[in-house]
Amino acid sequence: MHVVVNAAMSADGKLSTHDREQVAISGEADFDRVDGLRADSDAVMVGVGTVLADDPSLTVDDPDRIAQRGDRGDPPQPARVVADSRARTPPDAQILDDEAETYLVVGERAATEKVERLESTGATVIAAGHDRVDLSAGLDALESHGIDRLMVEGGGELIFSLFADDLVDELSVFVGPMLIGGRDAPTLADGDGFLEGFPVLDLRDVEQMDGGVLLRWDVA
Ligand SMILES: NC(=O)C1=CN([C@@H]2O[C@H](COP(=O)(O)OP(=O)(O)OC[C@H]3O[C@@H](n4cnc5c(N)ncnc54)[C@H](O)[C@@H]3O)[C@@H](O)[C@H]2O)C=CC1
Ligand SMILES: Nc1nc(O)c(N)c(N[C@@H]2O[C@H](COP(=O)(O)O)[C@@H](O)[C@H]2O)n1
Repeated sequence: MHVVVNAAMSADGKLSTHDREQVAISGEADFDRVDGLRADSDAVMVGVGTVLADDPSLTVDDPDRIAQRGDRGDPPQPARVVADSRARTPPDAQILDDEAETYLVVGERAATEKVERLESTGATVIAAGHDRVDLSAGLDALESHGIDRLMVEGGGELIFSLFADDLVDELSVFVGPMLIGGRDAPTLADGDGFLEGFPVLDLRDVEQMDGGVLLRWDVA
């Protein structure tokens, strides 16, 4: 599986405010690029923290891109994936609507009634790991469902864990022309942080857009 992490951060490295309110850091050009990345993916993944904070849809907007997916034999929309250890995704979340297929990767100890409620929305529930989702096992299971190109949009907890488990191939970050601040505001990679074995990145290209900069890296 090829895993691309994409996110937008402020010039001071924050993904959103300290109260986890969504902020439009990207401008029109970057949001359009993100739409293209989604269209080129088999699935788009977030952590449940992002679902609870933003209630995203994670769908492709551009009708031409949706048509092109059909032309190459893909479903009109990429699947959505949530890493959700305790099955906390609200049953009325947008990510569970019928716009696209949805996979919820949960821990084996997630409450059965919550899992059944989520399955009743039509989502596919995959159990991987005990208290917390084992991302390596979860991605292997997704691969067996035909997901080879995975785009990850965040947030910082999930991104850190994917790097910690050495599961990321590419990282693209839009650095927007604003400061958000706040010592508790989410950053690109939160989790426990690395003390050694820092993931190393090879810079592929740099592009100016929307008054900020897009940085694209390959993971070494
Ligand atoms: N600017 C941007 O590009 C983006 C910003 N955001 C922002 O990020 C914030 C949400 O980020 P976070 O709170 O960090 O939550 P998150 O979206 O990274 O989800 C973290 C949750 O995922 C679940 N999870 C399951 N298995 C896990 C594992 N192995 N490792 C880590 N998490 C695992 C846990 O329940 C954990 O609490 C929101 O404020 C949202 O607006 C989110 C995505 C993109
Ligand atoms: N690329 C990007 N730029 C920003 O400025 C952002 N705030 C985000 N946030 C991510 O986009 C998701 C919203 O998706 P929908 O528009 O609802 O499909 C949000 O949940 C974050 O993952 N991304």
